[in-house]
Amino acid sequence: MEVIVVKNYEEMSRKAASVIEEKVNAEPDCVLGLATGGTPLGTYEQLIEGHRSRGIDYSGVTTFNLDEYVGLPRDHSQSYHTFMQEQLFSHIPFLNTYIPNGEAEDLDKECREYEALLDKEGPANIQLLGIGSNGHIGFNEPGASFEAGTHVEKLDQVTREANARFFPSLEAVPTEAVTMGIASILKSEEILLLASGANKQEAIRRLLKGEVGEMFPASALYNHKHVTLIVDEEAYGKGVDASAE
Ligand SMILES: N[C@@H]1[C@@H](O)[C@H](O)[C@@H](COP(=O)(O)O)O[C@@H]1O
Repeated sequence: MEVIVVKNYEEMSRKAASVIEEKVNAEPDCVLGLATGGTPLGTYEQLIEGHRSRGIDYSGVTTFNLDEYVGLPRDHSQSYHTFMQEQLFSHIPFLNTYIPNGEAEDLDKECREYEALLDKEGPANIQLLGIGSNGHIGFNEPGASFEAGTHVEKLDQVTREANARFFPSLEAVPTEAVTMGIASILKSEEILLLASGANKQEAIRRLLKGEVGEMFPASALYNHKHVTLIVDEEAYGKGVDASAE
């Protein structure tokens, strides 16, 4: 895993956007794996800026999102469909954009079909990832199998509490999500993991310890040959030193 420590959120976002733009320029029909949450927002702003001011062209690019809440209507203000529409898709025209359908009647079928679509149109050339404070990636919570493809995951209390800031109450946060599994994520050619802010310091410290196990989902990234962690100083903290306990 290559680790790039940057000054702050803005620098992290610029760096991530430049890696994506380079790929899109080199391979105009590439596939991007996209994430939600606060972490990639700045990256999306940079991509939008690059599209507007430098004409970076996404008309041949296909995107796959990692996850979606189960049971939230697609047009709910906090659905990941709405998030992506507002933060990226309404600003940049892509060829195809795919997000799991959390409203599907048969969720197992939806998961199988999403994985099959990823196999058909993918894999992602670059997969963008954030990290939860408990080490989750996508919505793969501690204990999720490293072998799993797209599946329904029960959300951890920690995750629901972290995401409650976007909902009127904790009770309103969905209890399940459809998520690409660890195995789906590891199919990508290249993975960009972003982390910013002091509240990610503990997760990054644990990641940098390098112990691989299903109780810390992000550690699965050590099983991939091309992962870059772009981390800001606050999230990095003392980095590897802090892990030498
Ligand atoms: N499912 C998403 C993840 O894809 C995201 O990386 C993580 C961190 O979120 P944030 O970037 O807001 O800290 O939690 C969310 O619940």
